[in-house]
Amino acid sequence: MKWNKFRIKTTTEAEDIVCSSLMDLGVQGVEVEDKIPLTQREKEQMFVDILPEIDVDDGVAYISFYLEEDEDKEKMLQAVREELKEIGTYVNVGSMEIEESQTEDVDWVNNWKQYFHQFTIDDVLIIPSWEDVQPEDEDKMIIHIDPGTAFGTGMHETTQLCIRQIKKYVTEDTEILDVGCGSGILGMLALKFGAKHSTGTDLDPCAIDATHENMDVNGISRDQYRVMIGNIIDDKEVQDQVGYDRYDIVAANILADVLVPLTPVILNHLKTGGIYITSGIIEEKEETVVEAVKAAGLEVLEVNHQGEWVSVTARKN
Ligand SMILES: C[S@@+](CC[C@H](N)C(=O)[O-])C[C@H]1O[C@@H](n2cnc3c(N)ncnc32)[C@H](O)[C@@H]1O
Repeated sequence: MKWNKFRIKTTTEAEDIVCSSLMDLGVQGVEVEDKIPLTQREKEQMFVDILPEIDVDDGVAYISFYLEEDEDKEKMLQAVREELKEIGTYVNVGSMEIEESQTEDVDWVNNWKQYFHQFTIDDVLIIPSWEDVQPEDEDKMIIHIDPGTAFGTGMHETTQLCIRQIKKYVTEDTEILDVGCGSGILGMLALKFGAKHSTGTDLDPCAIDATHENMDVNGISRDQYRVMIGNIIDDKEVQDQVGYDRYDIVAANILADVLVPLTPVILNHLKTGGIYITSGIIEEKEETVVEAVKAAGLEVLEVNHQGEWVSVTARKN
């Protein structure tokens, strides 16, 4: 199916109002281009630590929306222009030029599948639902994952670093806390490696459905895990729900800037002798995290590397 794309030139001041007006007019989704730097929270959720240099914010924003080829574009454009004019009575909406173009005839829903194929992490095979297990892989631990909205297919180096450490330290008595669980992959693998129970937390509400879906397709029942949304760093309710002095392993594959304030908090949730597995650390931030782990009173056991990424494993003595 072909789509008509409309790109409105406006201002950063007006972008939120323009987006919400477009949604009110029935547009399914919008794309925003501007030069406003990401906030700390946006960086944490998008898992970007070091950003490319961007030009200074010039106050210009472009907002794009799409209409199916057979939709009445003239009617929509007229409604959009009227809305922009109305918004322009109380905020600077800029030039309001609308560029029009047509996108490729692409199957957007399924096109990404060509980029996600089965792969192995040591003796674990991660395989999407549309592929078959090859005979030579039948002896591997088989994990079904379809990439979804939450982070964590297992392809990222930081996830792989965590998986190896979890496998090393897990026992049949392990209670694991997976902070920043995303797709639920770390807690799920801990359970597959034999752990007793997993608790996942994330800031991103998509993590709930993603974790349930992945646990379901991999045959893990709901009494083996729980998942909750909220920030364990400063939300006492989340901390209480997670529980204190309870975990044999805490895994946190999050950015270094989050691990620094997270680490002293995690100390309260780990049992004495419990293992803290961190990753998501870009090489340049290795020392920062090692220092934060030591400052919290944990003993650093291992520092592992894969590509430009680092994982620090420590113990609460
Ligand atoms: C790199 S992903 C890790 C996903 C998965 N655990 C994995 O290893 O592939 C980091 C996740 O941490 C979440 N996150 C960031 N800050 C957080 C916080 N303070 N508490 C809980 N989750 C957080 C993000 O929303 C994101 O889902």
